Amino acid sequence: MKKPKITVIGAGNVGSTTAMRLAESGLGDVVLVDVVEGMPQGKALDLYQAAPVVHHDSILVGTNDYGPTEGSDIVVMTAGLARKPGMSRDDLQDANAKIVAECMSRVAKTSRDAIVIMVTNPLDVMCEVARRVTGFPRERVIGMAGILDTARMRAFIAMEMGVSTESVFAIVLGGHGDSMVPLPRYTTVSGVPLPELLPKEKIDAIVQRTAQGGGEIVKLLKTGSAYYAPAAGVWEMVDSIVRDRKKILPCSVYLQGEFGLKDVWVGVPCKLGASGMEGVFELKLTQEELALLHKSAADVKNQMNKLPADFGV
Ligand SMILES: NC(=O)C1=CN([C@@H]2O[C@H](COP(=O)(O)OP(=O)(O)OC[C@H]3O[C@@H](n4cnc5c(N)ncnc54)[C@H](O)[C@@H]3O)[C@@H](O)[C@H]2O)C=CC1
Ligand SMILES: O=C([O-])CC(=O)C(=O)O
Repeated sequence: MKKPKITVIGAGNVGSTTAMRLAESGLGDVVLVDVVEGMPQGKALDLYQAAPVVHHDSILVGTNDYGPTEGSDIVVMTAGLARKPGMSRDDLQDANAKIVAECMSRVAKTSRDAIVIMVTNPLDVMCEVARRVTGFPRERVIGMAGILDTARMRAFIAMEMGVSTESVFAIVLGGHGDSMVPLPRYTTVSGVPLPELLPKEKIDAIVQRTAQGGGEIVKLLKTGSAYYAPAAGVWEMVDSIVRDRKKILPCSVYLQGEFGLKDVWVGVPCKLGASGMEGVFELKLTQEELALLHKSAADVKNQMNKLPADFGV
């Protein structure tokens, strides 16, 4: 049977770490694309040379053009600028919209049936650029952020309680920005809701640290942003799609009436399977939670409105 072909655009920190996770877990063959001459080729070769030691049969190819990407099943988009201390994700919007538009116009021509997983920031707005440029349906443009945000929340809870991260489940909704909406009511440790386990001040601190989780890493690294946990988030999405696992995962989705929101990208739990985004899982929210989600969606919409009418590609 044919192995899935997965293209990763952008061979920087997130792209190359993602390529490594995908190849080493045998999810498919990987084509790594970047504009820097020799760099994706060098990284792909380096990654492939690990195969005899870590035992995988994935083929890795690096390229500066889209020929080798033709007919990809999945395209992971990581190309673009990363923020530095003092910047917000929205500060990247103008520069990254051009990069995403250019790359997506190539994808639309070479991999017409691909499922696009967007990573480039500002995440939700870049999903809209991809949707408009490719013309792909919402089932095939999906943003990675919610898995990262919930993973951070799970890690902070595990650290606080001294338990395995595996025993912690969390839900974070909303845009991938400061107004994201962690939901303690739906966050559980071994099935027990968080508010029954930790005092309110501790939960509030975890919620705040989660919302600022990306900025915390940027401040520490100084030269760029997180990539190990983001690559893990992409890996989980690809795994659910390639193996048709139908996991419910928080992803940025182009909402069409769910949660009372329309034509806006926000993070919500959705089912990922062989067809891509196979359905939004509409959990019940209190009025207060819904108001926070709508506020976060309004922030994304405000940024979406700043996109040019035409990307010139
Ligand atoms: N959605 C999320 O949760 C996360 C999003 N990000 C975002 O992912 C993006 C990438 O981050 P890093 O990998 O750390 O940055 P990086 O700077 O390490 O890598 C970006 C790569 O994109 C390449 N590139 C630029 N223009 C290109 C083009 N037109 N075609 C192909 N390649 C091109 C660059 O040469 C560079 O190698 C950033 O926008 C960052 O904000 C990062 C972490 C989490
Ligand atoms: O914070 C950033 O700029 C990168 C990102 O989206 C994250 O790590 O959550």
